[in-house]
Amino acid sequence: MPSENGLLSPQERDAALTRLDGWSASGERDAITKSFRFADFSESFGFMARVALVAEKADHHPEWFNVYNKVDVTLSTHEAGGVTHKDIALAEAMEAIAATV
Ligand SMILES: C[C@H](O)[C@H](O)[C@H]1CNC2=NC(N)=NC(=O)C2=N1
Repeated sequence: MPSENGLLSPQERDAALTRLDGWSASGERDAITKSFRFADFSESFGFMARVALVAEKADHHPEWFNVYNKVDVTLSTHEAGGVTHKDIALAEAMEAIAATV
């Protein structure tokens, strides 16, 4: 049964992760993470700029850390206290954007 706040069960989260290349469950809290690598800073920032537009439209925002060609991303739904379908949807959007960078 889906929980009221939209939290995915660990089983639901792991099933979604099997369809997301390079994503894994955070070892630190109920969140999903991926470290993206690009050719250089310009590609990293282009990726981040495009993701930012999607995130703002969805009112669902990533935690991320960028150095040069690396963008480390952590997704969780703060209001729910863990991973929800919003995080899976944003991860899928990031995959689609990264594929075209
Ligand atoms: C007030 C505003 O809608 C909320 O704080 C939104 C904004 N962006 C958000 N982003 C994420 N990742 N989790 C949230 O719970 C969240 N809540």
